[in-house]
Amino acid sequence: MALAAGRAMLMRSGVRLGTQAAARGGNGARRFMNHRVVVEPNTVPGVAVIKFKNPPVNSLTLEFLTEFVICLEKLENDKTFRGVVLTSDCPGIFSAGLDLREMCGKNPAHYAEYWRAVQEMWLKVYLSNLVLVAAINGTSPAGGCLIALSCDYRVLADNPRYRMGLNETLLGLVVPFWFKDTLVNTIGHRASERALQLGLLFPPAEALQLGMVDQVVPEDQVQSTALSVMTQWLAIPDHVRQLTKNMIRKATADHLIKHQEADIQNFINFISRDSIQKSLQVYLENLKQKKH
Ligand SMILES: CCCCCCCCCCCCC/C=C/C(=O)SCCNC(=O)CCNC(=O)[C@H](O)C(C)(C)COP(=O)(O)OP(=O)(O)OC[C@H]1O[C@@H](n2cnc3c(N)ncnc32)[C@H](O)[C@@H]1OP(=O)(O)O
Repeated sequence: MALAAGRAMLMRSGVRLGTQAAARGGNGARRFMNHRVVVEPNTVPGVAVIKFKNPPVNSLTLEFLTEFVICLEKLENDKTFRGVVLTSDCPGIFSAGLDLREMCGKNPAHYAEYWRAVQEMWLKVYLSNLVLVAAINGTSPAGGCLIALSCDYRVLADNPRYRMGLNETLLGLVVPFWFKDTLVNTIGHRASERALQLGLLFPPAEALQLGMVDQVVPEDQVQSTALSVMTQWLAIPDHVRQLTKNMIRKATADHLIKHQEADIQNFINFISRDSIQKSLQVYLENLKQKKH
């Protein structure tokens, strides 16, 4: 998505770009702040840390997706940066996945706009020229898991309460083919068959065993580990690493690019069904009621 299109989408969504601020931290480093995504240059040269800050659960709203894509585009266009660590500012939650309210009780035009934003976010992350390392410091179901799976490397906090996986079937949803492809590319065909049909959410030890994450470390070491892993990836010259990444990922991304409009139409048709709307409402209601 072109930056201009993203800005237009932000405007349509009622988000004022004027609220974005550039400040200087104690070490003089620039720190870009949006509403929902905070970008901090870190102590490792050439590396930024993106923190998701969309409380309470970092759900992927249209506004969040737009800000996230714009942040990544800015970092890609700024040649000072070669790598980005993705992490969360919301305690215990990396991301709760797609925002269910964006898919519930809205009209087809909204569903189309939302789904395009989800697609564009995935393409941006999956094909990024930057090295992306996910520092997963919380639970990451469905769309949250997709973001992590689309990075080049995943470090997960060793907390048995944190779960990770594509749980769409538990919500009465069919997993989109490109979510499925991303998982298959990471953990293989057989493990994906089981994980996707049963909508399994895995605790850290199982996620590591499956290859869904590359490392599990104590919670207070997630970001520092991600940054030290980054150093290893940045030792490789950018152009050869980028060409290699593209060679491996292009076919998967091209599959969506080729069918992008049909995928949007399938999403609208599917999500607009009465039965699906009802399942989503019940799921949201259950989330609310579990508190009482
Ligand atoms: C013919 C076939 C064709 C096929 C075509 C295919 C088309 C494609 C179909 C559609 C595909 C859609 C793919 C979907 C992907 C997704 O990502 S769906 C979202 C999945 N996410 C979840 O299941 C997570 C749900 N949330 C939780 O489990 C918990 O909230 C949590 C993350 C574990 C955190 O728990 P806790 O800290 O206890 O907080 P809560 O009290 O539960 O939540 C706080 C408030 O946040 C609200 N909320 C939570 N998650 C979401 C969300 N994803 N979206 C929106 N809102 C969310 C929750 O309701 C609480 O709200 P309040 O009660 O108002 O405070």
